[in-house]
Amino acid sequence: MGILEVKNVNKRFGGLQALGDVNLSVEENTVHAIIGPNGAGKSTLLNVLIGKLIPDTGSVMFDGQSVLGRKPYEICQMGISRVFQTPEIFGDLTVLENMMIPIFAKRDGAFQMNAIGATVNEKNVIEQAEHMLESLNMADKRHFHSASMSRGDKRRLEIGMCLSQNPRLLLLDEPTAGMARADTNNTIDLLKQIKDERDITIAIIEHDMHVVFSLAERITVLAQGSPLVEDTPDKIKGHPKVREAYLGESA
Ligand SMILES: Nc1ncnc2c1ncn2[C@@H]1O[C@H](COP(=O)(O)OP(=O)(O)OP(=O)(O)O)[C@@H](O)[C@H]1O
Repeated sequence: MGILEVKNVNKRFGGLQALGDVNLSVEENTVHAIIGPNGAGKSTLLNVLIGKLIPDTGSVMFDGQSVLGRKPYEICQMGISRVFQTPEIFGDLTVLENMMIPIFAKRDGAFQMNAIGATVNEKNVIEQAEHMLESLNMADKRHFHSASMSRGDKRRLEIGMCLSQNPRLLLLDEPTAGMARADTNNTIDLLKQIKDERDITIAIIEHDMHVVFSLAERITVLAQGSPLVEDTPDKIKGHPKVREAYLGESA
């Protein structure tokens, strides 16, 4: 039994079957990639996994509890954290201030923007944020204006912000989209480091096959809303059904 269990999930948008009979089991402490051609249903599935979309039928269980219908903070409290396609950081704040946000939110149950302005006496929060930045190799950038950083560094910061909530499951939606190759490779290395250092399960949606094959231990291929194959990277690489589904995309 996986830490994340998706059973018989169907989701229609009007006449379009975006997800059809999706069954997926993600084993604890593995990196599981979900790939598939454009329109295959990957983002729809991710939105179901974080409770944002309620499927027409089926169940999604995380560690034995249903995620369906839960509010974002409840999903977070359950131990699920999501990194979006576009980095969700506050561009006007410094790197350190951004890193303090999830630490405040975890401590206080919610985050008030004015908490950032009243940090003089928040030694503990600052220390935790600095510690996280050190583990991300970003300590020297702590006073940088976040908006001015490279896409790779913004992503690194955002992943760190997720980690400071101690998730058991990290969901990544195309974490290297729009990145230069060097930033992509840095992100791969960061995710490997996180995997080595923590007990964490990572589910990743990704178009870049270099990223997928560098990280994934299991791969589920979605096509037209349904799982086509699920296997190890080696088996997926040469799978005729996968090549057919991609029709010219680099599988
Ligand atoms: N809110 C919505 N309303 C109507 N149709 C939708 C909605 N969201 C997604 N779809 C449709 O559902 C199908 C699956 O979309 P989805 O975005 O999940 O695919 P994807 O695999 O993530 O694609 P991509 O790789 O291009 O991001 C597509 O045909 C899409 O147009």
